[in-house]
Amino acid sequence: MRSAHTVEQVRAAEADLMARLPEGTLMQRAATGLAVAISNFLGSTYGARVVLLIGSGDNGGDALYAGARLARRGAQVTAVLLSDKAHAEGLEALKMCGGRVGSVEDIRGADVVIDGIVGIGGRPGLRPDALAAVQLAEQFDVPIVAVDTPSGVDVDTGETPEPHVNAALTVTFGTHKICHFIDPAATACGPVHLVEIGLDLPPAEVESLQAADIRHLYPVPHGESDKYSRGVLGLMVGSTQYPGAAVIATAGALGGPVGMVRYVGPDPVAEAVRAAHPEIVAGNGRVQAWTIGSGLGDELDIPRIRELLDAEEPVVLDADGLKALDDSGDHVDVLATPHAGELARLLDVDRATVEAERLKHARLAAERYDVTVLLKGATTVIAAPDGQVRVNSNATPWLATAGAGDVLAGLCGSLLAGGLSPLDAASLGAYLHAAAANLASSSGPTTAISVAAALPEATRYLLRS
Ligand SMILES: NC(=O)C1=CN([C@@H]2O[C@H](COP(=O)(O)OP(=O)(O)OC[C@H]3O[C@@H](n4cnc5c(N)ncnc54)[C@H](OP(=O)(O)O)[C@@H]3O)[C@@H](O)[C@H]2O)[C@@H](O)CC1
Ligand SMILES: Nc1ncnc2c1ncn2[C@@H]1O[C@H](COP(=O)(O)OP(=O)(O)O)[C@@H](O)[C@H]1O
Ligand SMILES: [K+]
Repeated sequence: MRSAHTVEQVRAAEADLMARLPEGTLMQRAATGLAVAISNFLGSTYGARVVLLIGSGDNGGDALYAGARLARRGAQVTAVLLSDKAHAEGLEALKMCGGRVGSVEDIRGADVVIDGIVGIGGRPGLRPDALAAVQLAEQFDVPIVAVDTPSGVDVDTGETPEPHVNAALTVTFGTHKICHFIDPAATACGPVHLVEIGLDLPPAEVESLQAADIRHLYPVPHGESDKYSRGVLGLMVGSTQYPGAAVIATAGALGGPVGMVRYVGPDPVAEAVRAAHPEIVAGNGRVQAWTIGSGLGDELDIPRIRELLDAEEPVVLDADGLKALDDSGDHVDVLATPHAGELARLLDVDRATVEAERLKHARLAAERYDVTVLLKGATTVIAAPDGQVRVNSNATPWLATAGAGDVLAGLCGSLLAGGLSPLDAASLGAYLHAAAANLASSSGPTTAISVAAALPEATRYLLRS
C-alpha cells in the first residue's frame, strides 16, 4: 500500500525522529536519495548541466546537498537563489564540491532543473521570480525534477489554484503527500519516487492500494460454491433510449465474480442484453446486490430506485440513478459512482469546482449522502462516509471512452454481490477496471466492451501476482 500523510503528520513524525538522531541526518538521507534519483533520471551524471532553483527553506537545502553530490560526480551544477535566505550549509557544501551560483540564464541549455523552491512548507502559487524561472524551463523544454512536491501546488489537498511547477519526476521523502495522489496536483507531479528516511507515521489520510493489498479482497469461489452463493446481481440499467448501456454494464458485471446476473428493464432492452449475453436471466428475482442507473436516461423510476436504496441489499448507484439519491436516511450500503459533472449536480456546485477540488467534494458528498463515493476521472477518488479515502491511479487515458463507466458500474455491483463492502468493491473495481483497460488498450484505442472482455485476464494477473 502507498500512504499519503498530511503536512502536520509529517512534521510531527520528523520532529520525533530528529530528536533521536544527530542534527542534519534526515536532510542527508533525503539529499542522498534525491541525488541518486536525479542521476537515474539523467542516465549519466558526468558533464550533465544541472540547475537548482533554491527557495528559502529546507526544500532548497535538500536540493543544494543533492547538487553537491552530483557536482562531486562530475555534473556542472548551478544554483539559482530565489531568496536571500538560502540554506547556508547546503550552499557551502555545493560550493565546496565545485558547484556555483548562477542566474536564470543558466536554464537555457540545462539538462535538468531541480525544483527546490518550496516543499511542505509552501503556500500555493509561485512568486514572480520563481514563476519566471519555471516558465523559462518550460520554454526551453528543460525537464523539472521536483524536490518533495512540485512548488506551487496545495500539498494537503491536491488543488492547484495558482501557477505551479509541472514536474517530469517528483522525489519525495518519508511518505507520500496528498498532492501526489489527488488531481490536479497528482498530474503535476509526474511519476513519484519515494525515498525512505525512517519516519514512524500514524495511519494515513489517503491510501493507494496496490496489487498486494487488493488481491486478497477478491471473492474467489471454492469447492462448496454455487451460482447463488457466489452472489446474484440485479441490473437496473439501460433504456430504450440507451440500450447499449445495459449490454455494456452486463459485460462489466459478468467480468466480475458474480454467479448470476438478473436484468430488469424494458423488454426490447432485455432482448438486446440476452442476445449479447445469453447467460443472463431477465426479470425480477432474489439478488444480493443491485447496479442501478447507467443509461436510464429519462426512463428512471425514482420511487422504485428509492425503495431499493432503502432495502437491505447493497446498491451501486450510477449516472442517471444518482438523481434518486437524497440526503435523508441511511445509505451506508450504497456505492455512488459519479463523474465530476454528476458529483457537481449532487452538491449543487459547478463541474469546474469539483474538478479543482476533487478530494474535498468526494468527501463532502460521502458525508452528506452517507454513501461511499467513487469519483471517476484520470485518478479515481474513493471516499467512505466514515472518512476513509483511497485513490486509484493505474488507469490509462484510453479508458476515457463512452461506456467505460457502465463497465465499472457493472463490475462494482458484481463485487458487492460477491460480499465486498462498498469501500472494498470500489477499490477492487477501480483497480481491475483500470488494469483491464491497460490490457485492452496496449497504448492504443480501445472500447468499453473490450475493457469488459479483458476483466477476466486482469483478474487472473491479479490473483497470480
Ligand atoms: N519534514 C521532513 O520529514 C523532512 C523535510 N525535508 C525537506 O524540508 C522541506 C520543508 O522545509 P521547510 O519547512 O523549511 O519549508 P519549505 O517548503 O522549504 O519552504 C517554506 C518557506 O518557503 C517560503 N514560501 C512559502 N510559500 C512560498 C511560495 N509559494 N513561493 C516561494 N516561497 C514560499 C516561506 O518562507 P518566506 O520566504 O516567506 O520567508 C516558507 O517559510 C520538505 O519539503 C523537504 O524537502 C527533508 O530535508 C528531510 C525530511
Ligand atoms: N483521463 C483519464 N485517464 C484515465 N481514466 C479516465 C480518464 N478519464 C476518464 N477515465 C475513466 O473512464 C471512465 C469513464 O466513465 P464515465 O465518465 O462514466 O463515462 P461513460 O458515462 O461514457 O461510461 C471512468 O472509469 C473514469 O475513471
Ligand atoms: K519543490
